[in-house]
Amino acid sequence: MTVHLQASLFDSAEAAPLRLTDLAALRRTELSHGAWIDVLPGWLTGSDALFEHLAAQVPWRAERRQMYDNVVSVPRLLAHYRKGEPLPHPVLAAARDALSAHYAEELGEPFVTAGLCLYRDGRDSVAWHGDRIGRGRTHDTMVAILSVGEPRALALRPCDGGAAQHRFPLGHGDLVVMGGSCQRTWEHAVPKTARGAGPRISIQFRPRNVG
Ligand SMILES: O=C(O)CCC(=O)C(=O)O
Ligand SMILES: [Fe+2]
Repeated sequence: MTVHLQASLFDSAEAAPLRLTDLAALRRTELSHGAWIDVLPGWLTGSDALFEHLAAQVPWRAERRQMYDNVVSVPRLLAHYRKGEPLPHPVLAAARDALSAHYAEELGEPFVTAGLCLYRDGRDSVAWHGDRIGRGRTHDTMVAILSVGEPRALALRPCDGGAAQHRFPLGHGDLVVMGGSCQRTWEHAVPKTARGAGPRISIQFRPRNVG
């Protein structure tokens, strides 16, 4: 499929090299119920080139998905890479390995799978959910998301209906990591938007048996 990305305002004529910056710059926000979120804007520089590569090269498929108790139709395109399966660009393996090293002590295991989602425009979205297939339903874990292309908001809210809500606009190489109890005590979504959003790809790295 062909998706054209509006060049980032900060792009010069010569594309910036693809480079992962230092994860020591991650900033943590504690949520309630033992959930937290780490954010590092612009983790990957030169990310527009990765967007173009992935949009063109990944075997995207449409899907209906079992989410907790419901089957929901998923208005976005998906691809999934299991443990050991080659990823569609070498910088993704470098990203996964850097995350595994950074969180080794706290997580106690490496990130091994990669899920990719392509939101073609503001009509593509994912409804409120937690990543609760497998251990995310019962145990603390982490899901790390690298975003490339045009920013879209990742929204978070507590499952107990509390008023707190967070929205993180994510695109152009930004990193967010959901941790602690986030998958079972909080929900997240990428809401639809009428504001003419351009295409975004998210890459989610997860440990074994978290989906
Ligand atoms: O695209 C995103 O940032 C979120 C994707 C997501 O929550 C999921 O696929 O489970
Ligand atoms: Fe999710």
